[in-house]
Amino acid sequence: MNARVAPLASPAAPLSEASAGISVTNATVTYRNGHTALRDASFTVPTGTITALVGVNGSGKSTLFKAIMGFVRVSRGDITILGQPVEKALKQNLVAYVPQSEDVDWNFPVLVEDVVMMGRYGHMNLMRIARRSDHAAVDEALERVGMSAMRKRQIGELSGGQRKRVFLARALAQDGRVILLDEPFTGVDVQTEAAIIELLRGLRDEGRVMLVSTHNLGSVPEFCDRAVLLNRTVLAYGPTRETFTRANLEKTFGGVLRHIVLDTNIDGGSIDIISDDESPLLLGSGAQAQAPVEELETRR
Ligand SMILES: Nc1ncnc2c1ncn2[C@@H]1O[C@H](COP(=O)(O)OP(=O)(O)OP(=O)(O)O)[C@@H](O)[C@H]1O
Repeated sequence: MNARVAPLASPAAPLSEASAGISVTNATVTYRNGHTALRDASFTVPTGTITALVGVNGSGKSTLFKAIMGFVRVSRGDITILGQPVEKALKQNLVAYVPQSEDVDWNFPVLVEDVVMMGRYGHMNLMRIARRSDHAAVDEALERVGMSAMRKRQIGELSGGQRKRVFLARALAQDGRVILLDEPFTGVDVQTEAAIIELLRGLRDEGRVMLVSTHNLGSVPEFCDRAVLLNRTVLAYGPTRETFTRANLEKTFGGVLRHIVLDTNIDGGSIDIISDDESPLLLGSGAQAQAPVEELETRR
């Protein structure tokens, strides 16, 4: 992936007017079957940051994304995006969404470049006739994720990592100032993960707002400034170094988290590994339950 930080074809407007990129206040989401997936959730995601959204399966991560995207309504509480109500922000095309792979119909007969052009729909009129600027944005986005050579391929023919790149390119083409990424690292190799992280860092430097749900605990301290720990409500949020403590992680992941202690035989020391399997988080020898993140080391 070409991870250079380049201006987009249609650069975003200045991003400084609202410091809270996403603000969620006491949000409760109850599905039609009566199941409350999210209760009284509150947190903010500042602009120019990457925030990790971590929690077990079923903790409400996708529900939260759906609420921010206006796909489900909050029955109580409030969500604002760059200071605006969700509906208004969506109308202004402020939010781009990179879905989980499972949420996409990969048999749908569509080319890579068509998927990326979908990111431009909000910029077009009702007839959806692409202008030169739309084609330029698609070209640039494909280039930026290293998928230009595959633009004429059917999406069903792509590997897991390539599929992620295509949907990232769609978000880039949309030029959303807020980007939501649902499990961007699932099913991708280490090299693609590193390239995606590099791309996200570039977007952060442009002042965009990113909320990234991930199971890769090990990579969170590496690239996320902040973290939101979720289990049907927000258990903790704030700078990663303050929230990513063993106590908070254990509260969030409960019995799902594997906690392995390796005896290193070096100075009689040991290494604690906290893992939900994909990318483990290593805690140094003798780490205390409240160890802040600067004591944590990550390794793949
Ligand atoms: N449309 C729906 N109707 C009823 N319940 C739902 C619906 N969608 C999700 N749920 C339930 O809400 C809870 C939260 O689901 P959600 O998909 O938000 O979790 P998640 O944290 O994204 O999980 P995963 O990590 O597996 O993607 C789950 O118990 C799920 O069964």
